[in-house]
Amino acid sequence: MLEKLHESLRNAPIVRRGDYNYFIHPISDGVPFLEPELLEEITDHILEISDMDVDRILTIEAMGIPLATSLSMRTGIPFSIIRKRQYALDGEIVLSQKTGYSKGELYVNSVKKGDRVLIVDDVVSTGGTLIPLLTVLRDAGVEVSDTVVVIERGDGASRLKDMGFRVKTLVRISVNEKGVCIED
Ligand SMILES: O=P(O)(O)OC[C@H]1O[C@H](OP(=O)(O)OP(=O)(O)O)[C@H](O)[C@@H]1O
Ligand code: HPA
Repeated sequence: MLEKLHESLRNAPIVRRGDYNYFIHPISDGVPFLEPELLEEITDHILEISDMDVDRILTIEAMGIPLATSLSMRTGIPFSIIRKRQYALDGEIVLSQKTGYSKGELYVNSVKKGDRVLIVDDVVSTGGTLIPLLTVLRDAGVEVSDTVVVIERGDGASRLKDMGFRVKTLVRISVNEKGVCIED
């Protein structure tokens, strides 16, 4: 199960981003290239474990986009991209994101109180993206059916769980300067 994902993670190169050992992988970076068979394996798995009874799929620029596109095409459910650029449309929700190597603002459009959404993203690491996102959505009265993330590293997912946010991940890894280890 998830053989292509596991194999490709074992071969992922590492680069330093400040103090952070950053793995480079087709799903999290789109480089060197993303094979459709890998995207299909992941899409099938997400569809098996997720509650897709939603109005919309929400994903985060940039590397949630291939995942959301694939899920949308398989289910017919529209998707909306949480952007790093402001549109200033009515109802736009702003939040601050901080990862292990970057920080900035994110802008959520097209959700309102009572909407039901599935959230999908490529990686959860520190939780500095999903914690503020799930908090603002909860405060806005948006119902999240599931939050599904392909690759889990670090303590972000357990911090989310401690805060009462449920997150499903497909694989848990650890990363050091030599490479990636699959944890489960
Ligand atoms: O748990 P965290 O520490 O917040 O890390 C996870 C976030 O980091 C990456 O986003 P990034 O902002 O690098 O955008 P990208 O998709 O353009 O690479 C990834 O896509 C997640 O959204
Ligand atoms: O190490 C990483 N690699 C790719 N994307 C990421 N998003 C958070 N951490 C990482």
